[in-house]
Amino acid sequence: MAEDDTPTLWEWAGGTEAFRRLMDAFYDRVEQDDLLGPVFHGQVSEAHRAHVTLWWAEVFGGPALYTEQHGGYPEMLRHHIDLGISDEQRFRFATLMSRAADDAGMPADPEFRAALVGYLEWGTRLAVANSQPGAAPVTDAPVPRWGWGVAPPWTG
Ligand code: HEM
Repeated sequence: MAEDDTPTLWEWAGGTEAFRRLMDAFYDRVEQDDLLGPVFHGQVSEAHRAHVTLWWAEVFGGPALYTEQHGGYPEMLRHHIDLGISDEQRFRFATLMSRAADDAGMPADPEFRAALVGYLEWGTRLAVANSQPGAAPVTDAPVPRWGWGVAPPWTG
């Protein structure tokens, strides 16, 4: 729990297992998608699913395992350099992730979903900018930590 007893987004979601379900639901959709499938060469490997799960779990308040075991922010950034992600691909990515949150049974309360799509919007827009040829992104930074923003969980 956070110091003020508000659960982290990671705790609220159900921990790393919940993010793994989200990533599996998302990449299953990506593999079938006309705009995104080709970006991932039609198949998203077990290693990719596992690594991105640890990234999302860390961002949402879980253990810092992407930082400790997978190279942290610089490694995430490196994977996006020169992908040239288009605005349409970004929008599709964000849309499929929202659908995947339903598929995976992520908490559906407005506060959790607002935080989830807030990060999704922020992260995908950075990914587009950083993936353009000639981009000069920040190359070293910590893995971000996302929070509830203005709407903490409603506990009645
Ligand atoms: C919230 C937004 C995003 C997050 C948090 C994210 C996260 C990540 C992470 C952590 C990795 C590295 C996995 C590893 O260490 O093995 C990765 C790789 C990758 N991402 Fe993203 N990503 C985002 C947006 C996007 C978007 C919008 C696209 C394309 C439409 C994209 C395409 C890819 C591809 C193709 C790779 C693998 C590249 C390779 O094999 O080298 N990502 N992503």
